[in-house]
Formats: sequence, structure tokens, C-alpha cells
Amino acid sequence: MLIDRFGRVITNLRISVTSRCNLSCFYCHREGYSAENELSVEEIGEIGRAFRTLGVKKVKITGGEPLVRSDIAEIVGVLNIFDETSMTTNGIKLGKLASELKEAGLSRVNVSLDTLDEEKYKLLTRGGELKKALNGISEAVSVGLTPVKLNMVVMKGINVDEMWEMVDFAREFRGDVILQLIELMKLPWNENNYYDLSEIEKELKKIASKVKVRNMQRRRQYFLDGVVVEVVKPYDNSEFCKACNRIRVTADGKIKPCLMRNDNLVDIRGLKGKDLISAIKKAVQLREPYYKG
Ligand SMILES: Nc1nc2c(ncn2[C@@H]2O[C@H](COP(=O)(O)OP(=O)(O)OP(=O)(O)O)[C@@H](O)[C@H]2O)c(=O)[nH]1
Ligand code: SF4
Ligand code: SF4
Repeated sequence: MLIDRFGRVITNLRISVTSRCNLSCFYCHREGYSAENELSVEEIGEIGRAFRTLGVKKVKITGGEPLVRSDIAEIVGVLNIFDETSMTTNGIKLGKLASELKEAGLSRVNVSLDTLDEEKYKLLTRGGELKKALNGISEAVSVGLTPVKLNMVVMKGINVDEMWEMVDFAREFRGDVILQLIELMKLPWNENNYYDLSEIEKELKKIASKVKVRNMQRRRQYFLDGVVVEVVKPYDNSEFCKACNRIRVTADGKIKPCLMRNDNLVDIRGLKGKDLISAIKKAVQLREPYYKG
């Protein structure tokens, strides 16, 4: 088992398979790192198996946009050794790939969807077609990559007014879709769009029949009439970091102990067997909560 100096047990691996993307969202943080030489399928498999041996239960495939890799189904295949293998995608290529990914062993997907307005979608993603993302979501639901989580980054002056419409949209999928409301990660060029989700959480609490607190980052899930809404509020949130059970691997094979930092990366590319295991253990000891409270 992997446990860091703060008693946090690592149960989730997030592996970025590319820094490339077919969209260019203005708020993109690209998992806080940009890589050039992508890991091969074999290298990803080796790393996945090592984390599995060390007790990690779930893996999330991220990017950039994972579906721009032509060997993505093979990647899913080699990572299909965990209790759950999921992916975060913008959904643009999902319509075509959903069924192949399901067959390769993918459990479920999270799809970014900040607006239901075609023009706004185009502006936010710098050229993306909303129709394709929506088609990706329905295909994912129909092949059983469920629950599909819709990631809506709530932004002042952009889409706060669409939040309840998005709740209704998710509700139409009768339990197969969960809406995740995500607080914007402040970057120098988007601070004016930051919107604190506290008030919305108060409203959700009033109308929810049940509120569940996930172990992972103590996130709250609000059970509304016919739909679940999860709130992801990492900003300046020590409770979130205290319960952070995930570790990242960058697309070029470096362990990244925290999303918000690049000063403590550990290169594991090319390592195998005992060397790989001991490098992973060393990286885990570098983990510390980013927001300490
Ligand atoms: N600070 C911080 N934010 C995170 C972390 N992981 C995810 N997030 C935020 O959560 C958003 C959604 O992440 P996803 O990749 O869809 O996955 P998830 O919701 O974290 O994971 P699941 O609930 O297991 O599907 C990201 O855009 C980030 O804003 C993390 O480790 N630290
Ligand atoms: S789809 Fe995701 S990875 Fe691509 S630009 Fe948008 S936020 Fe970034
Ligand atoms: S900021 Fe770092 S410590 Fe906090 S939840 Fe995210 S990855 Fe974990």
C-alpha cells in the first residue's frame, strides 16, 4: 500500500497520455504540465502494473485530450487491470470511439460540457462543435460507459445562468449522467471569471433529498429529483487536499505528486521492476497537501 507522510492512502492513479488536444479552451490547465515525448503503450502498461502491485485501485486516463491518440484503445487495454479504468475527455471524438473503448475495458467517462449553446461552445473551446460533444455523450450512455460525468466549469459572466438548464439536461438521462459543477482554477488570464460555488452549494443542500460526502477529496454529491450533482471545489480548500488520494503521471513519464506543483516531479521513464517500485515510493513521500488550512 502507498501512504504518504500525511497519512493519505493513494488509491487513484491519473495518467496523462498526451498533452495534445483538438480544442483550445481558454481556461485549460492541461493537468498543470506540458509534455512532448509521449509514453508508448508498453511503457504505460509497465507503469500501470507497478501502481496496481502497490495497491492502487482506480486509474483515470487524462490528457490533453486522450482520444487524439490513435492507439487509445490499446492503452485502455493495458490499463484494464484496475477495479475501474475511466477517462476524462472533451467528447469530440467519443461518438466514433465509445463502443471500441467499452470493448477494450473502459468503465466510464467524464465529458467536459460547459454550455449547451452552440456559439458559446465554439467561443469557449476556440472552434469546437457542440453537436459532436453531445453525440459523444449519447453514444457513451448507449454503450454503457456510465455513469457519464458531465464536467461543467462554472464561470462568472459566461455560464452561471446555464447551471439549472444543465441540471435538467443531465436529468434527461435518467440516472446515467451525473453533473459535476467545477470551480474554475484561477489562472492569470481568467481571474475575473472565478465564481465561488458556496452559494450554489447552499441552494443544492436545500433541495437535495440526500447529501453524500465522497472519501475522495471530501466532495459532496447532492441527490436531487432524478439527478445527482457533484460539487468540485478545490480552490483554497484544505479539506479537499487533506483527503486527496491521487497521484499523477505525466505524458512523458514523470510522477507529479500534486496537480498544482511542478517542482517535485520524479522521472520514472525507462525504469522497470524494483527500480520502478522504489521510485514510485520515493515520489509518494514527496506528496503534501497544497492547501494546508
Ligand atoms: N486540485 C485538484 N483538482 C482536481 C484534482 N483532480 C481533479 N480535479 C478537478 O476536478 C475536475 C474534474 O476532474 P476529472 O478528470 O473529470 O475527474 P474527477 O471528477 O476528479 O474524478 P472521478 O470523480 O473519479 O471521475 C478537474 O478539472 C479539476 O478541476 C486534484 O487532484 N486536485
Ligand atoms: S478539452 Fe480539456 S485538454 Fe482540451 S483544451 Fe479544453 S480543457 Fe484543455
Ligand atoms: S491541489 Fe494537490 S494536494 Fe490538493 S487535491 Fe489537488 S493534487 Fe491533491
